[in-house]
Amino acid sequence: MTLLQVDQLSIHFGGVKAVQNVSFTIDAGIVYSVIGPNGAGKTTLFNLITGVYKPTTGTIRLDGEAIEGRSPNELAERGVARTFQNLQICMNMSALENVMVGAHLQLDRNPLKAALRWPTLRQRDAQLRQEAAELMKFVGLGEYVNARADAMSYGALKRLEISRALAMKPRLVFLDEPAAGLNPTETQAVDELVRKMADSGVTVVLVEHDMKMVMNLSDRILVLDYGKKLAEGTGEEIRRNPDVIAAYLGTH
Ligand SMILES: Nc1ncnc2c1ncn2[C@@H]1O[C@H](COP(=O)(O)OP(=O)(O)OP(=O)(O)O)[C@@H](O)[C@H]1O
Repeated sequence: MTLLQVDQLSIHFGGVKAVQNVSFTIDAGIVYSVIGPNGAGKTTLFNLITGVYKPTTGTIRLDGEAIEGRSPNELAERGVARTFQNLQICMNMSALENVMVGAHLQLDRNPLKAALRWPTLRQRDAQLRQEAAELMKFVGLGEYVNARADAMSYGALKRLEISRALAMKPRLVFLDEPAAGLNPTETQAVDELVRKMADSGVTVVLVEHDMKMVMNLSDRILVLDYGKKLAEGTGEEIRRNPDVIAAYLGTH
């Protein structure tokens, strides 16, 4: 079943055509990777789909509903979450509080409903804490439940950011270079976590330069080059595609 459908998506920054007429679909429950050389438009594509940028042209449909141009908050309410290439963790908060920031997006925004709910707010807070602690265990950070964020290693913080995205109970999660800067052991932990997320029913879209990880995890791969779609297919199809090989070896 198609979860995300992107049609003829483009964005121009002045004269720079960062994404040009890119179309693809993502089925629910899969791991879908976006790869391409530096500057190919991968992060810009994430920013378009997650509401950070408005497209110049094109449509994005989530479960058939047009979502292009919607704000990140509106998209979060529809089950779209993401992590960033550069860590977006509040270092002066505890690890658990960072995860709860994600969970709070789930609370009612309607003030009347929130007021009616008031007597149970404490209970709700306790429940969110419990859920955040469980999510930290899910991503392999059980030992850090009572830690401050600034006491955690970079590898642990990358997984903390993933657990915060999961706290929004998303259907679709965008991970922008979750293994960047990690050592092989930490990379392996992220690799296993992405698989676990997909197995739990979350659709994962990955931008990652670690090709071993991409080939190991991806059900399908989209290759961008100079903002355009160069190829799309299974890992095996992408590995054998002469255009992809040329783009990566810089022979065109
Ligand atoms: N806000 C912006 N204003 C102007 N140009 C931008 C903006 N964002 C991205 N670009 C340009 O769009 C192009 C694509 O950039 P993008 O960061 O999406 O590439 P990428 O594939 O994610 O690269 P990398 O692998 O290095 O992270 C680049 O030429 C970049 O300079």
